[in-house]
Amino acid sequence: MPDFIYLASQSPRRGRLLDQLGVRHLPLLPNAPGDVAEDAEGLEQVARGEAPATYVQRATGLKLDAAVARRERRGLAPAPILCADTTVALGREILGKPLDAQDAARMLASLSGREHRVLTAVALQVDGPRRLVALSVSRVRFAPLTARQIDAYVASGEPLGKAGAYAIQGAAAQHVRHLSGSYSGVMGLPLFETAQLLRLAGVLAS
Ligand SMILES: Cc1cn([C@H]2C[C@H](O)[C@@H](COP(=O)(O)OP(=O)(O)OP(=O)(O)O)O2)c(=O)[nH]c1=O
Repeated sequence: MPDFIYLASQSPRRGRLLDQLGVRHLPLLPNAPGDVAEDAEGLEQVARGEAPATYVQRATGLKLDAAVARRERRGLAPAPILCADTTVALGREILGKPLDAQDAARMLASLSGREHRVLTAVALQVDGPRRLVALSVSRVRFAPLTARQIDAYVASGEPLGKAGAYAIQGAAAQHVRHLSGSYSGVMGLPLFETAQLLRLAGVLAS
């Protein structure tokens, strides 16, 4: 077993969270110089009527498929590959990353004063076709947000690139009245579940 894994994620937060487990990791990102262009657009679209838990696990599987193909194409060492996907759900409605500031404000208004779920699926490709998967589901309740608070938060730029238009590790923390589940999962990589997968794969000691 190699003494490192590949982390197929552009999210800097996931790398920092994985650091907490003391696992050596190298990035395995699309579109490196001289690489075949990978078209990620459309891969992770929500299917009509698709439940959030189904969607987030499917999206993670697609990310992992693309990463495995990337590792093969580049002729890289066959170390395990880890990837994850995070989505926010209000009932059956999926809130992905906001398209723009207006979309972010709409999402934040819909989260105001209510509880929502944050789902993060993790997938680890081990040897051959073997892959290990886990799903973390957390519940987050926001205090009621005023229009001024929403505008200020959107203007800070923090909502962009975040599922549900907020970052619990950032200024949005002041509006989180209650969390049950996994703080690291809400941030993008649930460390309890991730460590379990890494132990099963023999990357982390049991
Ligand atoms: C709810 C929430 C989400 N997020 C982030 C985690 C994810 O990076 C992002 C959801 O987007 P994802 O599609 O899960 O991940 P990504 O596009 O950032 O990175 P990659 O697909 O390359 O791994 O939202 C926070 O950082 N804090 C939060 O509180």
